[in-house]
Amino acid sequence: MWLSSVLVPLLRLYLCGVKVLFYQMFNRSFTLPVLPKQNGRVAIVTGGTRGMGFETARHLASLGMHVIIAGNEREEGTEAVRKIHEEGGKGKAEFVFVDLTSLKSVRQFAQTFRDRGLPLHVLVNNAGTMLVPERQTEDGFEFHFCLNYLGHFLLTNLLLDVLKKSGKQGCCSRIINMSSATHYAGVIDMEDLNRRICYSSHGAYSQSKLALVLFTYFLQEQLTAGGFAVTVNAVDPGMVDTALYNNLWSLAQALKKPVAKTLFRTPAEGASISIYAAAAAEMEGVGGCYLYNGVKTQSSDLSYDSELQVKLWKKSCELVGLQKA
Ligand SMILES: NC(=O)c1ccc[n+]([C@@H]2O[C@H](COP(=O)([O-])OP(=O)(O)OC[C@H]3O[C@@H](n4cnc5c(N)ncnc54)[C@H](O)[C@@H]3O)[C@@H](O)[C@H]2O)c1
Repeated sequence: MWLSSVLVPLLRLYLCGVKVLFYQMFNRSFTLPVLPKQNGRVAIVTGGTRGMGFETARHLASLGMHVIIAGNEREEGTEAVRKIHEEGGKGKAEFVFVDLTSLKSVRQFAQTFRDRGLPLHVLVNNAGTMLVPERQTEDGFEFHFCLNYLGHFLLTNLLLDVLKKSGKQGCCSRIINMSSATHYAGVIDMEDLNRRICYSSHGAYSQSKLALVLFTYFLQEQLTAGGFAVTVNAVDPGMVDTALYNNLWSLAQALKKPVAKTLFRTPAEGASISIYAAAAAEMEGVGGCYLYNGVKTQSSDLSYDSELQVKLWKKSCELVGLQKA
């Protein structure tokens, strides 16, 4: 049991990491095209207080957007807003508290946003954590599963009506789900989504990132079938030097430092894939893609399993108390 539930996910995840680093050794980060101005458009970026989320928020604000940085770190959030305003771009930024590990907090955030009557053109589901020791959220969910996936699943569903109203044919609203190459190592155990039987932080992280891709494809199908002007894409930033790696074991931390300096991408480079999905003219009306290094890329075979997509959607609705589609 330990071998298949702990060691195998660990090896699969590190293998993914090695493959990505090998790619990054020979390929530079893609360059963003010139992006159209986004004046009057509104975006929410979860986890926009630092790392790639901050770079995404900063860039979207520089294009003229009103960016709401949604996060659970008030001081970091205030500082992020200050930095963005200091740059004197055309857009504006503000920080609003949300703790994605709490369904109550997600509901409060969505309600407060809806009460303001603002439109919503871009939702970047970016916040995340990696390799945390076994831990449960206040609602009893496994930590990665809730923060990386389920909290965003609920948030997106609660904001979907606003996104649908804000999107127009030829100018769709856009949802961006931050996945990762680790999703290729992911498996989903529908009977044990919270990983109670035999916990592996590596397996839990990969599962959450695969769940985001399954969610992306299923949601895009629903939106297309309903004729709504909303697109949803999953993005993969490569390996990026951020605080995400703070939970690595000390030996892995020590090994990572020199590698990160030479082979990891900067937060700004990593964020470019989210920015591209959120604002590029080339992405108008394009949804249901897994984007890596600026191009549509094949995701894992499992992510295209339509039965699994439906099962996960239904189970997620049940877990967060939403009506099933
Ligand atoms: N760094 C990489 O190599 C890499 C690779 C692939 C995917 N990703 C994904 O990119 C995303 C951004 O990560 P990053 O690398 O910039 O790391 P980061 O640690 O710098 O940023 C994570 C963000 O999530 C926020 N966050 C954490 N817990 C939260 C909570 N409970 N509620 C709300 N917000 C919370 C943090 O405050 C922070 O703003 C994550 O989803 C991560 O899984 C990162």
